[in-house]
Amino acid sequence: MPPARFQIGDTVMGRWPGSNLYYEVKVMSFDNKTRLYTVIYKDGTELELKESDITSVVIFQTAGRSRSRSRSPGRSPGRSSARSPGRPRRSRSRSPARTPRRASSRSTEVRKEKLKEVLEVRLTPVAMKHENNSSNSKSEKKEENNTAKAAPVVTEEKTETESENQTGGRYNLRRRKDQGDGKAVELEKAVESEPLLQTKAPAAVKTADLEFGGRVGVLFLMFLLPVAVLVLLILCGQKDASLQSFPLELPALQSVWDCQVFGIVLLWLLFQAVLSLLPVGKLVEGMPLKNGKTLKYRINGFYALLLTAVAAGVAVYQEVDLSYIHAHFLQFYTSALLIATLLSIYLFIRSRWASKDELAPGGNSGYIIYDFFMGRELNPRIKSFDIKFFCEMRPGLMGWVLINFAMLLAEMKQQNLENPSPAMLLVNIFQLLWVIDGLWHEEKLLTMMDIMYDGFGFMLTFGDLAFVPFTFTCQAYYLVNHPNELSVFWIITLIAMNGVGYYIFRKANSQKFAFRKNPSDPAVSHLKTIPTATGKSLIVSGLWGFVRHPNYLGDIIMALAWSLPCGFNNLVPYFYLIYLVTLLVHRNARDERQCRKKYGSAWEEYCKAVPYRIFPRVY
Ligand SMILES: NC(=O)C1=CN([C@@H]2O[C@H](COP(=O)(O)OP(=O)(O)OC[C@H]3O[C@@H](n4cnc5c(N)ncnc54)[C@H](OP(=O)(O)O)[C@@H]3O)[C@@H](O)[C@H]2O)C=CC1
Ligand SMILES: CC(C)CCC[C@@H](C)[C@H]1CC=C2C3=C(CC[C@@]21C)[C@@]1(C)CC[C@H](O)C(C)(C)[C@@H]1CC3
Repeated sequence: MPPARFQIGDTVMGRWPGSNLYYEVKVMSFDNKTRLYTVIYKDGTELELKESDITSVVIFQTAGRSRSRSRSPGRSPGRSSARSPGRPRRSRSRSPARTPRRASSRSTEVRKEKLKEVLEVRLTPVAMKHENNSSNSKSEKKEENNTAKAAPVVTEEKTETESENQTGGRYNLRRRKDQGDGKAVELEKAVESEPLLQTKAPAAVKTADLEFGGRVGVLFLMFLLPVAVLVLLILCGQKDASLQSFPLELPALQSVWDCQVFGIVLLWLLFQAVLSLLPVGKLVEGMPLKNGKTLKYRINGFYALLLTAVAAGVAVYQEVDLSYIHAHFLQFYTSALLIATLLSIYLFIRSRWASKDELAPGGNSGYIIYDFFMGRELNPRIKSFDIKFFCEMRPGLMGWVLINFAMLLAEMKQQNLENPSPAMLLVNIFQLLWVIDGLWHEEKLLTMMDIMYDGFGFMLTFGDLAFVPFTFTCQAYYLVNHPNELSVFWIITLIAMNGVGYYIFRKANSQKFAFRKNPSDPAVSHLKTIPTATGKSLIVSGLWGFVRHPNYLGDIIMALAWSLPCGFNNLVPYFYLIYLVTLLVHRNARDERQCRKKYGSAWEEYCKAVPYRIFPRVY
């Protein structure tokens, strides 16, 4: 094997993904096995580059000078400096002088020479572009077409190599980490990326960074999580829900297992699966996969919810006693747990036959336990039925609403009420609103890291099928046996709190989605932004200028409004709130790590401008 051409610490010119733009980069390391160099750009972005994407500064400058000499005088150098590194020029009219030169270059040697010749260096430190752009503050500026204002280096001609890139030819560039969760990933045939909707989902290579404490951690979680939910449900169902009163003896088998209940859960899954396959609602394409293909998804969650509501109404009308769910709640949970476990075993086994580019970046460490927990396959499908997308949005979310309704009926029955209590009504309505919102925006899930990067293993099957429907309902379950009077003042306060939380949650998520889709959308074009070296920008005003994760803040405020109706006698109904804060703080740390890698100094600048992550003045 030939030795590495560049040494660690060398300053060289590195090609920017999917373009012919070259930047000054520093070589950080070289992997002899993959023959890839890890380089760092001036703004802190780290990428892995092939040797052919790197050239020495001297050769580059010489080529630049000779190119300058032969350039048509009419072309001003200033024109090119407004290009963003992540968004090279797509096509441009050529000066007549250039066309024949290009047409005449036939041999490989000549082409190589030409490639050198067309590369032109104009180095502007990345940090400067922010200063140049500030009007009032250093960090806040308006974005125009999502383009960073001062690009350091620009090439002016479309080369043979560029044509190859665009036709999906030989260009190969590896990005060091994926954008979602810190796993090593591979981005092949990188293309000019428009923000969000044209970003390619990375495919898997061996997972290097293990999460959740690695193999031991996930083994522990695999037992702890199901047991913790069981403990929660036992406590919630008891008159005295305090931890001290937890029964120390094991529950009798018949209190946790019932074949009829198991059958009902299977029927529920089948019913939801049939609804998800109905040819109503639009058919949309997901994010491009590693192999360049996109998967199609049927977006009909909202219709499925309506049909489920009709089915529940018919059942009540036919005097089906839905409070049966409350009476057999533990059995329902263990059935769901068993199904989730069996499903994850099936998924793990079938992943053996999945091709490399169908694997998730985070679940391929080679350790059976770890990969079983995290999930190996990214989008397991049976024909057009996408198992992950289905489980994330359907049986759990719909089950949550149905269980809440069953708890409402059980409360009336248990407490001899003619109408449900205000506390129970509030919990039902607040959570129904959240589920409706989720299903209404179902399509947006396709751009979330859960779908794009996370494998489908035990964590998510358990999370979707058992954790969501049986712990998110704990407030309603608790209220059946623990009535809590609410004053009118409290009711209004809770409605206002949920409203504020929902407004922040929805506005922040919609703003970010709209901005990523099209930054010049009039709904978001007024927002101030920080450009980044990738061509994407970060919103730095409005809600995204208040804290760095306003959508998490809104979600947490809502979670508080869902627990407060249960009063202050016990901690149990606050389980969802505690879970959500823990999950979102962890998710936030994971996301910030990734954003720092992706956006380098621009992210630092954003952190300076918006110092708090989720809670203003606290965290
Ligand atoms: N109830 C529950 O159990 C859970 C609910 N949720 C909810 O789901 C929703 C989505 O959360 P999640 O998927 O974690 O991700 P986010 O919607 O918070 O997205 C994070 C990404 O947004 C982009 N971004 C960050 N800051 C900015 C900015 N200033 N301007 C523009 N883009 C920015 C970055 O991606 P890029 O730049 O690459 O676009 C970053 O990676 C949240 O509302 C959350 O509360 C999430 C988990 C569990
Ligand atoms: C400790 C557990 C096993 C962790 C499991 C976590 C999962 C259940 C959740 C992780 C993120 C989720 C989201 C939703 C459902 C719960 C899981 C899967 C979500 C799809 C629900 C609908 C919302 O509108 C949403 C914002 C799209 C949610 C996104 C995250």
